[in-house]
Amino acid sequence: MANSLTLSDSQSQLWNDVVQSISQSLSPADLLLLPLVALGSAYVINRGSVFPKSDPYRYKFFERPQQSSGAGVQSQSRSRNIADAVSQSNADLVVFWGSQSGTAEGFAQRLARESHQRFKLKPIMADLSDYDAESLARLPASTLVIFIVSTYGEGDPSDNAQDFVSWMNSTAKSSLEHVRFAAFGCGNSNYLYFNKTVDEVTTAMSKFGATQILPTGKGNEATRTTEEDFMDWKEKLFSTLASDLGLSEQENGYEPLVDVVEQVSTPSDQLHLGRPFQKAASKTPLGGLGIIPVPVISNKILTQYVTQDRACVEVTVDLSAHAQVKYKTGDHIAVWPENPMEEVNRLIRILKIESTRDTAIKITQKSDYDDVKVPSLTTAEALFRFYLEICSPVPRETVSALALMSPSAKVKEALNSISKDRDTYATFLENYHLTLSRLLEYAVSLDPTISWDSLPLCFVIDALPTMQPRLYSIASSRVTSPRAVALAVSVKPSTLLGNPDAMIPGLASTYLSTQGPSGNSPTDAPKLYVQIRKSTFKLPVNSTIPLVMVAAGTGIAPFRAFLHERARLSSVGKQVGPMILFFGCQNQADYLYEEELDELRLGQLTGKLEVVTAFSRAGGKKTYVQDMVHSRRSDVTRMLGDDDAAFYICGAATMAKAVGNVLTEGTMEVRGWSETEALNWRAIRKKENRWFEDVWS
Ligand SMILES: Cc1cc2nc3c(=O)[nH]c(=O)nc-3n(C[C@H](O)[C@H](O)[C@H](O)COP(=O)(O)O)c2cc1C
Repeated sequence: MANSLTLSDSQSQLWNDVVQSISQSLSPADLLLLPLVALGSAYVINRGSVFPKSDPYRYKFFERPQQSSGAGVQSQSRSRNIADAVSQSNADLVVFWGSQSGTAEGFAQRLARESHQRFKLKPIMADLSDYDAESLARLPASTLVIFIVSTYGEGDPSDNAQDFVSWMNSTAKSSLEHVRFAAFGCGNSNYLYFNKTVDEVTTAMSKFGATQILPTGKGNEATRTTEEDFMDWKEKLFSTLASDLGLSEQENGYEPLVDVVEQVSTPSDQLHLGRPFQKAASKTPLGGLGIIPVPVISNKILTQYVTQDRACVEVTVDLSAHAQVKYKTGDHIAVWPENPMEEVNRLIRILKIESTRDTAIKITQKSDYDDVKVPSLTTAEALFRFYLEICSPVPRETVSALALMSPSAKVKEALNSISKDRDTYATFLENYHLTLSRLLEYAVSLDPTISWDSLPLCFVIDALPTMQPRLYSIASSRVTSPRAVALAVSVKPSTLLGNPDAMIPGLASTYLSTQGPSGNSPTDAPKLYVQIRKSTFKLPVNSTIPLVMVAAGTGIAPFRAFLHERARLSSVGKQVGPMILFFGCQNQADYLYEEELDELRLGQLTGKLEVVTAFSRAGGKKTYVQDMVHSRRSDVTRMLGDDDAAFYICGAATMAKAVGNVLTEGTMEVRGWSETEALNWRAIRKKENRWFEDVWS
């Protein structure tokens, strides 16, 4: 079994080591080293079995984000005709968004706000699932339409864009000659179908006769340039509006989106102090498939590499108090992390709001095109701890916006200088982990006479993204562990390009690695807010179907669950089909669940399970999991083709792409097929539920 050291000794030690090594490299006077002490980063969580954004299959089986966020509730009373919405609010710009995990939605909000501030346009934000696609044809000719859409799964739209895109793809004719549009996509070039959704939308709009006013913009997460790609495209859009459409730009100052008012005598039971927030009234009931607080019943280290400051932990939560919440083997679990108190305090300190950190505040939306993104009533401390991503690096736009609010000319000049263009800011970020609090501290370091005590809280709320849940593949099987849900978490700080010694712990992985039962009573156990998310990554119902499984790192999680399930079936006399598991690790010490896999291989699954390992950093020749799949291509092709085996892959998108390529080449070689035939075969296997991917960026 895996090493079951308790949290309080070895995990604390690991993090003490991390923190110590951070502080050793800090010179107190040197704010240039601020990033070394940064805690949390959105992109660090891209590692391990975390989906930083979302999982590929959620849209197929689960509620749509606009439903869970409550927008669907509103839409019941709203017309589904976009032309009605435009005329009701007298809008001249519609910003349609399709987003799985908030990026495209956030961009849509920013675009709507800026179009109003810079051109006095009247925008409306439109969730693509709230309107009937046919109603586009009824839009007044003067309306400008913008699409901001992301791509998920394997070239699929986000779940709220599903119906819209299906309509576009299946409709032969629609009269949109009077519509002018522009489109931006959020994607990742590590996936086979890069930004497919925005391409589909653009093609369909053009096919229906609409006029595209500027080339489609594409954000690429693989190069970590999504933000800058959006800003470039947005500037082009605004200059097109100015030049081609004759709109004139207004004087541009900061206009808050929300109002924040103190409500001193509010009883604390009326405050939002931790429960995850869903915009407006949620359709998802608590319990059922809703968000539930669950105790952590175990937290153990699966592997630990002190020299590399990384570890892999297994966190198990208990669903017992929620009888109605069930999961299936292969499902995902969403976890809402909390920002570390050091970071919360840091932001409170630099804003000089220590004395009002616990004061009740009411937050209301000022614009009429969106709902308020954080809960109200709440407190500043709760906002920073639970509801806003205060640990992620700030986009360049925030630096420019802060320059406008700057209390001194010197600071204004410095902030404008680092944010003046994409390259300058990128170079700056190579050496700084620039969270909002660090940006404010950096400004003070440039001019110690300034204070940020007059920076309004509404600016902070506007500037920071809302806290997003992180998704993990469940590592336990419902059959063997129906109430205890395990997840494997890779805890690995990221570094800065210009400062490889800097270590920036991931937000959710650090949070999870430090949540463990501390006392003897289960009531002492810390609680996590979680939600079970259904996935299509499922075992075949027929247990005799052979399996080919490919995993790297914590991508082993769902396969551990699969194997436990098949072992149980075998132990009760059911026939199980042969299985081969390809598992890529850095080295032997990184071989997660090794003892368990050996026990299964030599015990209940004797003669049924083969485990093929690939060690990429074991010394000598680097072997990756795709190399092992390649070396066994004739067996794999035979199993997938002749034996009708189901194929599964779980891990990073780059690995999945490499394995996919190797398999395509292998099939071409073994079967004598062309590349097109091999790719068609893969698509057919997918349709037949014999090809499954659980992949993250
Ligand atoms: C599970 C998963 C699947 C994805 N699939 C694709 C894909 O097929 N093509 C692509 O270009 N990007 C893909 N991406 C990248 C997303 O489009 C990217 O993260 C985007 O910024 C998300 O935007 P959103 O938060 O608005 O949904 C995928 C990301 C995840 C997490």
